[in-house]
Amino acid sequence: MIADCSAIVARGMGVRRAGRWLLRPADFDVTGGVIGMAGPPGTGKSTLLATFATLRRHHAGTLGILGHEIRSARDARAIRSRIGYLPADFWWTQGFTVAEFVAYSAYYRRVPASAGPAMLRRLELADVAEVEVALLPPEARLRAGLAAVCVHEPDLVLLDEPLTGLTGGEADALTALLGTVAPTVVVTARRVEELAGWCDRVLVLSRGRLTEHTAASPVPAEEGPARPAPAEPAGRAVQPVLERPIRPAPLIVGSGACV
Ligand SMILES: Nc1ncnc2c1ncn2[C@@H]1O[C@H](COP(=O)(O)OP(=O)(O)OP(=O)(O)O)[C@@H](O)[C@H]1O
Repeated sequence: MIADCSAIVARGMGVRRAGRWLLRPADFDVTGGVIGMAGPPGTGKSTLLATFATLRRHHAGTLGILGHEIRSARDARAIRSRIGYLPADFWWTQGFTVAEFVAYSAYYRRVPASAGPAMLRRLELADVAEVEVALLPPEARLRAGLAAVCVHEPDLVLLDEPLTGLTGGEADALTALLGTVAPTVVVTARRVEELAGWCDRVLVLSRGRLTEHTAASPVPAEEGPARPAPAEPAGRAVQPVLERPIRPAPLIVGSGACV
């Protein structure tokens, strides 16, 4: 058990894939609010998000999610009921209607069936409840995905590139919504510009380093998958600067998980 109620606590935590560090061992905390994580394609945003979702293991250091240190599959199972994770493509839902998709998620999450319709109303999806997810425009489709991953009222929501494919107006409407779905929301995007201005913090993942974006930060260059990481960090590395609180005490501590 990690004696820290931050949503995400990493200490010397590193993630590898395909023989390279996507995140070199680093210390950082994510305490609440909407946190953006930007990075060029192939830098590892999706892999890191899946690691926070406890679907992938980390390869160095310790990782605490919502007060639980993730050391085993058992630890992961214990905390997954408090996480909502929406991958960039949720193609397996395409044959479902919106109501079926959210109802199935409620069943899978073991919450009362009434939670589904309530979430549809909350995300203004009642009018399209009987429409197949595949037939929805991108913005409504994303709201359907949000409804499904938030039906159990998670404490931590992880969204992989939710704004991709949306118009500026659609993205604006959604960004206002995203801050309301959970105490802590992590959102990825390819470009910092998609996140700056509405996220409480923006982190940049580039060449194995996670840095905090500031107005003075350089925009990360495009990065190919095979390019080796440099020996020294190019920006302001997050070790150990990611402790800036975003919103005062936003975490809802459920299940007695934080001690
Ligand atoms: N199926 C796979 N098998 C092996 N290696 C993979 C696979 N998918 C990704 N990788 C490796 O992991 C790296 C990070 O991929 P990941 O999808 O996490 O990056 P990303 O930043 O989310 O990219 P994108 O924005 O394109 O989704 C890739 O550059 C690649 O080296």
